[in-house]
Amino acid sequence: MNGVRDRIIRADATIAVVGLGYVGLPLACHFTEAGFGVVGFDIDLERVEQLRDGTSYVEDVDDDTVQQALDQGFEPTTYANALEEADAFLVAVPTGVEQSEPDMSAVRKATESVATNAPDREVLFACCSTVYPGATDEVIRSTLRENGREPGEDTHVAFTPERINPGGSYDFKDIPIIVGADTDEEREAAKTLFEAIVDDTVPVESTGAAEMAKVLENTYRMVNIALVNEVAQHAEEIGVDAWEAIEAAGTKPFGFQTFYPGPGVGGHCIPVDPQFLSWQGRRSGQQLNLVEQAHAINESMPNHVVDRVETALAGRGVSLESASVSILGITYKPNVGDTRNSPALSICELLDTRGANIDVVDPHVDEVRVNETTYEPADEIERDAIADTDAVLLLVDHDAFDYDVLNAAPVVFDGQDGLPDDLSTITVALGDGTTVEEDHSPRTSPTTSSNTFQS
Ligand SMILES: NC(=O)c1ccc[n+]([C@@H]2O[C@H](COP(=O)([O-])OP(=O)(O)OC[C@H]3O[C@@H](n4cnc5c(N)ncnc54)[C@H](O)[C@@H]3O)[C@@H](O)[C@H]2O)c1
Ligand SMILES: CC(=O)N[C@@H]1[C@@H](OP(=O)(O)OP(=O)(O)OC[C@H]2O[C@@H](n3ccc(=O)[nH]c3=O)[C@H](O)[C@@H]2O)O[C@H](CO)[C@@H](O)[C@@H]1O
Repeated sequence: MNGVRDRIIRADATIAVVGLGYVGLPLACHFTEAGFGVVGFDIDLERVEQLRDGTSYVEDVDDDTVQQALDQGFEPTTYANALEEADAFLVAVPTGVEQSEPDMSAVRKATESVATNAPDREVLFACCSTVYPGATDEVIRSTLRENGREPGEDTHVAFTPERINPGGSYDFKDIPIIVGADTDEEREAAKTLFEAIVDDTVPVESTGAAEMAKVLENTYRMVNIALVNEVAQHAEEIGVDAWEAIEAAGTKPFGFQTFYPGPGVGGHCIPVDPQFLSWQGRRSGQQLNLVEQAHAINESMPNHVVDRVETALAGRGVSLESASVSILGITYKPNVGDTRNSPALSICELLDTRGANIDVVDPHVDEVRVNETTYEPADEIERDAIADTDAVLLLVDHDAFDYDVLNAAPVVFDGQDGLPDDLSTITVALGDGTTVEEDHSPRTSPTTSSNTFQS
């Protein structure tokens, strides 16, 4: 009865979470709360020190939760030899794409840390990071073997992709966790572990099936966002309001899920994970055209927005090169502070490169770099600053924004269908064929932005 699953059942298993970010930190706190001993291993000393001080750097985890976990024995560390005590290892390190190729380097390094420090007994290794289909075999199992572990023998291997949704409304325990493993014994061990923190697990017959399920979930989302982005661009051409059409289509009680156009697709998942799939397709000689085309459509949205703004400014006799533009929202989606792969940031970079003078408003971001300039975004939309611009771009519809002051703006570009209908100023909207009336009353020359400093 010394198998890892028995130790988990008796709740005297120690769990090591490798990678304490948006995914790993909540996992560590939930398993601590469930009564397990938890070691958190991260290579970022600053993050570990913050955690040891009871401070969270993850928006969805507050300081009290971290402190409570510490009080219950959670042990954040940068010392890999702390892994020697663990029975189950959960890897939640970054994965991404470099030049259209999956970057699994962190997963490989984390697996090496586990393999070279795990105790000489049966353990469980569960990967929670999102990887390309086949990576558990090609990266994880191979690295375990290279470092003296035997997958399926002394090391049970499972793929248990995280579905946490930052800023979302679902409780952690209500989101089922897929549990993929190649043998019943491995699958049961992983199932037993995760059923300590979520209400439902979804066992599948292989790690490959779980990898594909995870990538499919996010590819489905990316492709459907691309569909409405393409429809939005066409709606502009034919003078139809795409938002109205989408809302109307959304009344169909079956067979349609509502997605919305936007300035592009950002974050660490949706623009990234589908590229794992298209890379895998190209590698196996079967190009996934739909996935690749959809990604290209989403990637084209920042340029499309800049083109629309340039046309709107030209309608008022202002060139983009000399324009003063205020950006509302710089994160990748509303009500989060994350700017990873943010389309709004791409739009700022394009405007800056074209010579426009930009300033940024975002209550969720303290500092952001646009090309060579670092900005400290204003927390709220200021009337005087708005009145002094040639155009205002709503790119991220944060709940905290108060749009009433936008009546002072000469032109507002609405990239999120977030503006009130009674706004008295000229509004140009993504997905709506409206154009700016010819109006050559040129604006006064823009002043220097109030919230920037040279790097
Ligand atoms: N953030 C989300 O909402 C989310 C949701 C689902 C899945 N995922 C996936 O989960 C994985 C982790 O994402 P995240 O958002 O938590 O990343 P993150 O960047 O927030 O955190 C990753 C942490 O891992 C640490 N790290 C990197 N290499 C390491 C190593 N070799 N050993 C130990 N620690 C290491 C980093 O210092 C960092 O603290 C990614 O594959 C991501 O695609 C993320
Ligand atoms: C566990 C996990 O992997 N979770 C993911 C996470 O994904 P995420 O945090 O990256 O957030 P998303 O909401 O997908 O946004 C991504 C980008 O797409 C833009 N967008 C979105 C919807 C739309 O209709 N039109 C758009 O243009 C948006 O602005 C942003 O830039 O949560 C989603 C549930 O929220 C999950 O489904 C998804 O699996």
